[in-house]
Amino acid sequence: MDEPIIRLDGVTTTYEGAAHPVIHDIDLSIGRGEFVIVGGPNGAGKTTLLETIAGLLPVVSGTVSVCGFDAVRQGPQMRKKLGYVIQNFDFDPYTPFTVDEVLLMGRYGLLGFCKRPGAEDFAAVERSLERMGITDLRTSHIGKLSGGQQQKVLIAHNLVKKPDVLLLDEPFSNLDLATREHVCDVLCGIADAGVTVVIVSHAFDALPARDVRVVVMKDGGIVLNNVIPPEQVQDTVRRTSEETHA
Ligand SMILES: Nc1ncnc2c1ncn2[C@@H]1O[C@H](COP(=O)(O)OP(=O)(O)OP(=O)(O)O)[C@@H](O)[C@H]1O
Repeated sequence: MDEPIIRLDGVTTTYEGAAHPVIHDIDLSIGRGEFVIVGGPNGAGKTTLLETIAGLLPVVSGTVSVCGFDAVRQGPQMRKKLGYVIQNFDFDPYTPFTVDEVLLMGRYGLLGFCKRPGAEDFAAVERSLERMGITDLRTSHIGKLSGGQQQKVLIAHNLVKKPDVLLLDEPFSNLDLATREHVCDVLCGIADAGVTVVIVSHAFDALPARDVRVVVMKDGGIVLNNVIPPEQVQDTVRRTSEETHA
């Protein structure tokens, strides 16, 4: 593998006030353009792993580096390279922004100080709306949409940021199978274009059109970390999930 884009060396992290560290002594290297699925039972530490990669948690020991930046010391620089679709996010029904506006906000981090969005930014919004199949929702208020529609808008918001690394926590939870497959295709497409995609998913049932790194967690540690061909992905995630529940 070339220089990993995500690298964790001996990482232990905890939540503020928690009695014990939640993930322990994690070593993980992920390359540019990899498509990674993180599975494992409830409470295994999957969300904690994503939050650690995003530099959101105190690191008790070890080092976390993303795109060459140290997640603890260079968090702001690192987060410019990162998209993060968090789990179960729900907009207040009275949120006063349309879908178009939510997507355009994804461009703000790329604009210079006090710069207004221009043609390139509007074109990026347009492309993301089309990719996610939500062009018809563009003038809808985000808080009035269903959970599945909001989920697609959040993914589109992160696509317009043009991240080098995209983290997604249970992005399929509110979507029907056809939509899960469509979103999986979109994410495979951006991984093919060189973006590293890391998905936490309990029950991954779409068929990715490429090799996948499957990482399975249990009790705060990694118990499986293998790159496998697409036809083995569903079976591996299901089987290891059953085994880790046992
Ligand atoms: N904010 C928090 N403060 C303290 N402990 C937490 C916090 N969030 C999670 N934990 C604990 O950390 C452990 C791992 O949680 P985490 O959410 O990372 O697991 P998960 O594998 O993503 O689970 P799930 O599939 O249920 O989302 C659990 O024991 C959980 O109770």
